[in-house]
Amino acid sequence: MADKRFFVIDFDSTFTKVEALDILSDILYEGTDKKVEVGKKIKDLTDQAMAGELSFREALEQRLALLDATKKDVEQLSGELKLLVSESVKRNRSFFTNEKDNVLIVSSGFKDFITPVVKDFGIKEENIYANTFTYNDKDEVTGFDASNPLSEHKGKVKLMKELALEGEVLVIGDGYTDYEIREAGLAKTFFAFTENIKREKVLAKADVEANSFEEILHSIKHPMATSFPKSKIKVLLLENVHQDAKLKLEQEGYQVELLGGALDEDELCEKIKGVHILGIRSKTILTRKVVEAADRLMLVGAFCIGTNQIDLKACTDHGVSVFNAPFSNTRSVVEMAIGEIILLMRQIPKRMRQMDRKEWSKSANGSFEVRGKKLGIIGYGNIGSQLSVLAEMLGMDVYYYDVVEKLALGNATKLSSLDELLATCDVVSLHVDGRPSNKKFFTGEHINKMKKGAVLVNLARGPVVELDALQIALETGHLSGAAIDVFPVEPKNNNDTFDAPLSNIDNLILTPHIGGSTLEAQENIADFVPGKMIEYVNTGSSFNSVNFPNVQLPRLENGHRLLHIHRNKSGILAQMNNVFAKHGCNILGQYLKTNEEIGYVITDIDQSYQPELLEDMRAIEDTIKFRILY
Ligand SMILES: NC(=O)c1ccc[n+]([C@@H]2O[C@H](COP(=O)([O-])OP(=O)(O)OC[C@H]3O[C@@H](n4cnc5c(N)ncnc54)[C@H](O)[C@@H]3O)[C@@H](O)[C@H]2O)c1
Ligand SMILES: O=C(O)[C@H](O)COP(=O)(O)O
Repeated sequence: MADKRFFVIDFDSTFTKVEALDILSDILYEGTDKKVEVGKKIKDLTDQAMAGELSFREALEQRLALLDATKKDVEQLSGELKLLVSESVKRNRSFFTNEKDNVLIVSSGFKDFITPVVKDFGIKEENIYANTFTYNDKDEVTGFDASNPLSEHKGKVKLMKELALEGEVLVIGDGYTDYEIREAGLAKTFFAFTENIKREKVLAKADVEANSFEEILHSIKHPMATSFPKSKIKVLLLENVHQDAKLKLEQEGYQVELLGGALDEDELCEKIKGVHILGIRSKTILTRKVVEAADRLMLVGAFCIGTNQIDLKACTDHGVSVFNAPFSNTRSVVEMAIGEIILLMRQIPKRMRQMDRKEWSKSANGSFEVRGKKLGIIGYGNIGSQLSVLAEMLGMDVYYYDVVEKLALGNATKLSSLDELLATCDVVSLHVDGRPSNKKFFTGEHINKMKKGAVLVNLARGPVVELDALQIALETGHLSGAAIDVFPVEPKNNNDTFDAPLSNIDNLILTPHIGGSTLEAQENIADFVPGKMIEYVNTGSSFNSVNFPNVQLPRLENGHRLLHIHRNKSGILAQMNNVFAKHGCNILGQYLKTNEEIGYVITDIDQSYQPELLEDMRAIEDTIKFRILY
């Protein structure tokens, strides 16, 4: 029995995020004048007791005297507390189930509301130690069972003495009374739990500060510990990605920093140190130098579609997986393209400028419906093909050109040459991606091949179109209008000024790269990309990664998952399996996928392994990264 380990866990502000009596007071006095006043008194008394400044019994009596509760109110309270369980406790539900014989709830709160909450996590009723209310025949709370040691000053110490647990005792809590167990020599370690509240006086007494459950499991090398506590995972989000992304990642337990604009290379080289997850949009140029300066980076999330701003090869070489949001802003770009096509065909930008100049120009000259006009889409990917569908619904005749075979949607006509598209269409809309070969892809020659009076729309990437040639075509009237949303060089953030490269053109729409800038798109992205990040961290799934072989796996229960990223050379899997054989590991499952550059092996093994196994895995030649998930 000597090596048995017990986890003695506090309830208020540890197992749950809140102090239960504060919530009871809110329930009782909701909508009345007393709510704030009583709430404050209760909170002050709780804080004084937790900090060891007021005897526990006194604080309890004074708090209960302020609360005229009934059994029904207490039931309502446990319902509310079930929704207020600490995030890291929720994340580690399986720990409580697996350790149900060794987890004890020791609380100065009341079993009446604690039991329904913790039982949901598999904690045994006989392992719940707390006070109990007394009720009168009208089910009103009259007080508490004064014979319970937990209602007394130093009650937790008294109880623990009575329990006389044989084995290693770890105490986890946010209050001074939890520390007292350790002080009395009844526990080996006191973890000051700071996920919900940090009490300096308690922290000063802690053996270990833990701001999540993962940190506790990691620090005791518990077999269910993830390789790295989530609360130590640092996330840097740039370019003002939607707040929801920050919240989602914080809820997962990560430390998240969100900055407004992009950073330049040197700034980023500095800032990336210690960062595990980086989130960017289109303005952050992620160079090899930055990737090499990163000492902890395991994944990058592009909170946009394009990934041309990222040195994908450098990321792959360093075992950094890159994810993007391939469809989250597609619809927004398409709606903007449709709107701009209609505005340009009706010469609205020109009419607006005339109005600004106090000119009245009511005329139909040069203004057309889009119905029946020929739209040429260059790049028939997600955006191009979606535009095709919506444009047809407006009655446009759609043609497209793509470097790869693409299914024609609706009645669209595939053209096999770009020249044919340019000679055919009244509107040309560019939706190619930002691959290096598309730099200056649409030259003056292409513009000159467009029909006289046609319009050009570029919502793809700035360097794709030769803007000097476009300026001339618009000045000479060869083209009747253009809409440009993206530019060869764009400011890092909204504080920088911008000298637009095209000027003095009436029928021109210039916008600051806002094709994907709708609240819907940004919310979608803030849900999708963090989801991918969390999945990769939790399961190793690389599905949708733009540079890693795509593997999708469920979470593994009761085993360890090992991730091995290596240069794609022959014989690595055999070497890995030799290591497993040498250490007598039972392989539960193994998945290998490769691309041209790397191999990604996920191996699930049963519970037992020696630390030397990990060293041997890392020592395999051509290993880029190796980590244990859990
Ligand atoms: N303005 C904005 O705010 C905004 C928003 C989202 C996306 N974008 C840009 O739009 C681009 C397209 O997005 P998507 O989701 O449709 O990408 P996608 O990868 O689904 O489609 C791109 C298509 O272009 C084709 N293509 C590439 N080069 C070509 C060429 N030279 N000639 C003909 N076809 C070519 C590809 O084969 C592919 O079918 C993104 O890469 C991004 O650069 C801009
Ligand atoms: O690639 C994209 O999705 C667009 O260019 C949008 O980029 P943004 O997130 O920087 O607006």
